[in-house]
Amino acid sequence: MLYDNLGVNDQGHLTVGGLDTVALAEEFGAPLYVLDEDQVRANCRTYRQAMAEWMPGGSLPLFAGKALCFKGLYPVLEEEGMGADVVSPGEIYTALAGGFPAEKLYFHGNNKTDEDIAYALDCGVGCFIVDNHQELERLEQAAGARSHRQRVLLRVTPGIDPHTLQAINTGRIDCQFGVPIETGQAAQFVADALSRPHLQVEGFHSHIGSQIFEAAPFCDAVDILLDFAHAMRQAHGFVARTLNLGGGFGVRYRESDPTVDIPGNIRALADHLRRGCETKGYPMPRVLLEPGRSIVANAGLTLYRVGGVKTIAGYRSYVTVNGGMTDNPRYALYQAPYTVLPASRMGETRDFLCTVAGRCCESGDLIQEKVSLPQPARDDLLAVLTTGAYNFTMASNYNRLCRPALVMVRGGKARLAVRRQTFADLVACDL
Ligand SMILES: Cc1ncc(COP(=O)(O)O)c(C=O)c1O
Ligand SMILES: N[C@@H](CCCC[NH3+])C(=O)O
Repeated sequence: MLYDNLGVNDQGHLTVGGLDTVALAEEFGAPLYVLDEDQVRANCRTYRQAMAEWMPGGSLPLFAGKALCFKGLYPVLEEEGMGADVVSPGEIYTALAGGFPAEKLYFHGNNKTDEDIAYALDCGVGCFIVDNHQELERLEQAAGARSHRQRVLLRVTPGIDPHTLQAINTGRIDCQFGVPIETGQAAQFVADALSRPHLQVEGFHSHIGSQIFEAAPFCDAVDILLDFAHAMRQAHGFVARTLNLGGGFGVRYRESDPTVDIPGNIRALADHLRRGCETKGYPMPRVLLEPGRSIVANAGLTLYRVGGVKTIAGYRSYVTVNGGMTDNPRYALYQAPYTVLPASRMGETRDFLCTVAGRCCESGDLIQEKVSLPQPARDDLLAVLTTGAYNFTMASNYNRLCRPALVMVRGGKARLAVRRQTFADLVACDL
């Protein structure tokens, strides 16, 4: 099995966190997002412990809410000692509604509107990650109007290609996030920021991409950031106390994916940073990381009911499920790999090769191709693994499908954390 928290019970049903997935689907309906809270907590601890052990005091993992965001998650993150990366007022609102402390929020976004800036300042968000000059200017004005000095990090692009999918690669120079170092623009950005009396510049942020399995691309980013930080010290006497290296450690979607040694990567990164600082005589900064996927992806799975099987003679067989790109757009967007299991028939031989398709009016609405299942029948339950990240948050109401419920599992008990949408929810904003 791909993960230790999965099992098969006497009835041949897939279990998650010790709970029968067939019983979960009967109780809460399908499609259903299931999130193993114990696994989320374990993932948080992996980061917390490794960062506490290998990195300077004050170093902290910030959970990236873009990967998963609902009220009930934030008390868990808070209890596990995480900070949080938020990218919109909606994410700020959700985190605060979940009782998360505003000062542990780091506010991202490449186009924060004046309303967003005002809202975040009034909420007392701890740190802004400033993306560009225009934001610097508006943030300076808004902070000044409140007689407040706002902590900020400056987002720079180190020009690293970590060889992940182009669509999820954000560290290269030619992108809409941050200010590039190589072109000299980041140096002007720093000079501008340092001249603003209501902004307290703490250091730099970079994010090189997502689904990265090793420390090496992050070490390359560190080299570039340290050279840059050193140059900024020479130019302005400014010393960065914080280096935020963004998100990106990968997860295993399939058995064939490499395993990721997160503590080992964190240690390698810390060692690399320490050596770089020693060489340059630069004070070792505290480190922030922004893991999203690697905190929640492997804690989540999605349960679907099979509707039918259609074999196109001479081509292939489609198995349709009662969800699809509305609850998981990642295959349609990125041809993302997933492991699909016959949750209600785990003991049977999987000799039926098929494409699992969703129910939207869209030929690209596929969950996965080349899936092996027992000869499927209507009402079978399928589980798609590793859907804890970027499924719930990227879901839509296309075709006016209701979004699924989300159930959290902890210590052998399940509780509803997000209820299923109703038809009334679908028309709630329609006047
Ligand atoms: C700025 C930033 N931080 C953090 C993340 C989270 O990345 P991941 O989910 O790969 O850990 C992303 C998304 O890639 C991001 O753009
Ligand atoms: N949403 C993407 C990753 C983008 C991450 C945000 N920078 C995914 O599902 O993989």
